[in-house]
Amino acid sequence: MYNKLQYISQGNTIEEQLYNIHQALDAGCNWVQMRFKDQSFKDTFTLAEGVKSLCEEYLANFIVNDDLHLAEQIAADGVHLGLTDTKIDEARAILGTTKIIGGTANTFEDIENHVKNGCDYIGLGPFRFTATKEKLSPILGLSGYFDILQKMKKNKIEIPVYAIGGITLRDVSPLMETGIYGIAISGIITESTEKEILIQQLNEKLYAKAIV
Ligand SMILES: Cc1ncc(COP(=O)(O)OP(=O)(O)O)c(N)n1
Ligand SMILES: Cc1nc(C(=O)O)sc1CCOP(=O)(O)O
Ligand SMILES: [Mg+2]
Repeated sequence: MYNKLQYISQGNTIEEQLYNIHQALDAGCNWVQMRFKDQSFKDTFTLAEGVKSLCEEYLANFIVNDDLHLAEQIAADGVHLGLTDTKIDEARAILGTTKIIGGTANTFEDIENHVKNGCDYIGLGPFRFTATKEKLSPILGLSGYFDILQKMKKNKIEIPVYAIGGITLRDVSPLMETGIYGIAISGIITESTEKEILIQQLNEKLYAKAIV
């Protein structure tokens, strides 16, 4: 099954991205989503080659944000697609069944559609305001997650759901109580000066039920 913690990369240059990803891998992350917005294809491709080899070295999963064709070309482990990116069923037709396809959702209906179209996991957000992403969908808060996860249970919809958006360490346990599978984090991991401790603490909370 998938790791419960996905690190979403940050950095304005190839060097910053590689540094941040390397640090996250060194600190124990083993799932990286490369998110490098508004860059040339050449730079994005160069970065993807570097991230791929780092993730191979650390035996980590490597998925690409937005760019299905780059994910295919670089033979990444998969791609994460938003509501306005390539459609999930089109991506599935191109990538086949062995690759991971994640889809963004903000509502129960988004999740229903993604599941019908062959999505592997859902990134459900935003939990709260975050400066990491522009043009956020409506904020869900804890009650939004609770309501959507209850509706999924009632309708027997089973797919790993990752909470995303402004998540901090203290949010993890209450979020897990709503029935989500894991979390996707960018800011607090990138900015942490004690990444190894932070990732250990995040994992303790994420896997608390699994260990008991
Ligand atoms: C795990 C995860 N969930 C949601 C998103 C957001 O994707 P998207 O809506 O396409 O926004 P951008 O990341 O492309 O700005 C994500 N990237 N990862
Ligand atoms: C990339 C992204 N997508 C979101 C969504 O709600 O779909 S929120 C978000 C940013 C996640 O980064 P941070 O942990 O720094 O808030
Ligand atoms: Mg996107």
